[in-house]
Amino acid sequence: MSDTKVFSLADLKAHQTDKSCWLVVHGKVYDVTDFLEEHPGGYDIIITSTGKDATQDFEEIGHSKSAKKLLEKYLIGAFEGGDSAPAVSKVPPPGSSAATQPQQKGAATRAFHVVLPLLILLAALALNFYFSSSRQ
Ligand code: HEM
Repeated sequence: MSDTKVFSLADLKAHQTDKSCWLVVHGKVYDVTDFLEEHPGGYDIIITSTGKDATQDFEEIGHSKSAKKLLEKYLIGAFEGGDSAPAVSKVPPPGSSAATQPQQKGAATRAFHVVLPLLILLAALALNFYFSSSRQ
């Protein structure tokens, strides 16, 4: 989006009251004035997280997915300071050991589960053959 408004820390500091309350989470600015009364954690706690980057405060609480979804409703622009805590990618880059190791481990475990019963079966057949031929 080319028409995204970019706000500075000074802009944020001008909106720190229950009359107008802006919040920065992950590099985005939200006008949460209308949400203050609805916030399950209380409105004063949100106000203490204004005028600064609130990403850490927001994440430390362990807000649910629906709380994160709710944020989108109040988006008004981007923070010029960017995202202070970019989300950690859960998808490892291709070729990295983290990407290949679990698969290798899975394959090894599968092979073990197939080969071991076969070995036991072969050993049982060999013993059976040995004893039945030694009886004759
Ligand atoms: C606009 C941004 C925010 C939204 C949309 C939001 C939304 C929510 C929601 C939906 C809950 C209920 C539990 C859950 O679903 O996770 C919650 C709980 C809570 N929030 Fe927020 N929150 C925001 C910002 C903050 C900030 C900046 C703080 C400050 C540290 C905060 C502190 C808390 C606390 C302490 C609770 C727990 C309440 C309890 O369990 O009694 N929230 N929030």
